[in-house]
Amino acid sequence: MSIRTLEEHTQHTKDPSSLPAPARLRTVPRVLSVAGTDPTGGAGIQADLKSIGAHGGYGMAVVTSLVAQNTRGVRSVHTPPSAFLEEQLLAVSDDVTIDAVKIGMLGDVDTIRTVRRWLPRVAGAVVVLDPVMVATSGDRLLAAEAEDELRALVPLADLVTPNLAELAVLLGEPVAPDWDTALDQGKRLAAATGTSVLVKGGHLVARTMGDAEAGGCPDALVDSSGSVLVVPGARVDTRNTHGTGCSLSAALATVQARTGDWEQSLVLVKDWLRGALERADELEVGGGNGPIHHFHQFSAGSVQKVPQDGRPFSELVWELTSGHRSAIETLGFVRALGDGSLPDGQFAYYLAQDALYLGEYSRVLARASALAPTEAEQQFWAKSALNCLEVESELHRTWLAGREAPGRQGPVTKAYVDHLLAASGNGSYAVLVAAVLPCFWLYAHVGNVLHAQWSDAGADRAHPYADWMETYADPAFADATARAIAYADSAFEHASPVDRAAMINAFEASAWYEHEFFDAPTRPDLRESAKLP
Ligand SMILES: Nc1ncnc2c1ncn2[C@@H]1O[C@H](COP(=O)(O)OP(=O)(O)O)[C@@H](O)[C@H]1O
Ligand SMILES: Cc1ncc(COP(=O)(O)OP(=O)(O)O)c(N)n1
Repeated sequence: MSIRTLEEHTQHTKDPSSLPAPARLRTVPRVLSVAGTDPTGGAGIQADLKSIGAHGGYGMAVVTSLVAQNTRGVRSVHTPPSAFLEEQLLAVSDDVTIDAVKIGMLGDVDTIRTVRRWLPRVAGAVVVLDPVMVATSGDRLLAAEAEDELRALVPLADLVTPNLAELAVLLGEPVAPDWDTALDQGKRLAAATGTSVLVKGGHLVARTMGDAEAGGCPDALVDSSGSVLVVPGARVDTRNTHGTGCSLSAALATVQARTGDWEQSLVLVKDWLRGALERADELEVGGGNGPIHHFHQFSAGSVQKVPQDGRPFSELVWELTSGHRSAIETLGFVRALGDGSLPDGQFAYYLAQDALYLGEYSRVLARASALAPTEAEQQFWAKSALNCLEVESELHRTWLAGREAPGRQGPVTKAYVDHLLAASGNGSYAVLVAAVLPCFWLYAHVGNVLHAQWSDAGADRAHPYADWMETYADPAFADATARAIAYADSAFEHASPVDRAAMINAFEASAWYEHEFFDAPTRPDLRESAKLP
């Protein structure tokens, strides 16, 4: 087969402006990875295709370089003539409407120029550029003389996802020694190029993080106006991180093409990446830095967690989370709430966080209403969403009026809300209902336990938190909780094995966040980080 150049080819095709504009949002986006290879499947094109598939996209691939590498390092690189790269690119774009492009390893100047000339053909597609320069093993994947050319490509992308070393090279500066400097570099790169930058915390050690991120692994979306949106994440203790950057950027391109919302996309992808890192060690691939588990949520390990004994979902998860329940009941905050000795400052922090939480929870419930399979369920979740907003404004009108309260989400609130948003972006009604259920159920449970203790002790009206206990021990709330449980049970009954496993995970994670949420007010470090700067 002959290899035509882009210029020659142009004479044989329609004017690009006459091509139909790609659909901006697609349930199954068509995502093209333009990248190098990794025969062990952990990075490059192979990782991208898994990542795209794991996020519900249709994956396609154009190879820039063939890389003889494994989990221990790179042995050699073979780059086909750039005319052949053009031929591959055109073969795809002449035939397929591309919703998103992820660009990874480009290798040399010719390759970058070829991709650059081709990019206008996919105008309208989401473009994520992972400016691959050096592998974890330390091997170069971009010729030093190609750095300027790569820099010039950045303005053509919607999002660029450099790691700290790559961020430094793009700016021509030393590598950021801490998170604040990295954010500052991200802002300057975004301002200079007009392209949003994802600043990644993967290569920062804990001591270089600010208080709010200590011990974690945050990423931040920085746009050209200088706005910074930090998405926190837990740091997973594993050496199997090969290909995290490739996988993250391909996943982001896919989810963005489906949702059109960068923040939501990052929240969802980070949640997935955490699971992929947590389960990476199970794969046992190679003797070096092994790959992450792209399909952790579909794997036998997850599905095997679901008992096949026909028990309803509610029975299963109530048993699985009994540890969280007993821990919540013995928390200093909950005991002091019950006996009335809770300091007002801690209660005010808790209520202010609750109000911030409810505003977001309401959105997530509205999404459950949108996905609901029956009209009764649709109505129930919509009414619950409205009720949250009413409770939120009531909190501001009564308890929070005149109290000094934090103005922004504390780390636990943010992480909990992010988890719910990720469940809501997942697209499965069953998983979303499982994720929202602990907020009903554990509140009703704690409310009942404390209310019973208070009643047994004579129901003293002077108890400072009597109203709070009455709210959550209220029969109407118990009724709403029972309905939420019944809907979750029914969703579980009709769910696929994969969704059943995901439901259990979603419920367990929310129960864990409920536990942390009740504990947060007693922790001065967390209270401090929720104060407005
Ligand atoms: N140990 C870890 N635990 C959790 N997330 C991690 C870990 N290492 C990297 N990440 C995440 O993986 C993604 C890739 O980050 P990074 O390792 O900085 O990039 P690269 O793979 O390009 O070098 C980021 O979202 C980062 O936060
Ligand atoms: C072909 C190819 N592309 C990119 C990389 C680097 O991958 P990255 O996601 O940055 O992860 P590390 O492997 O460097 O952690 C690669 N190795 N090969």
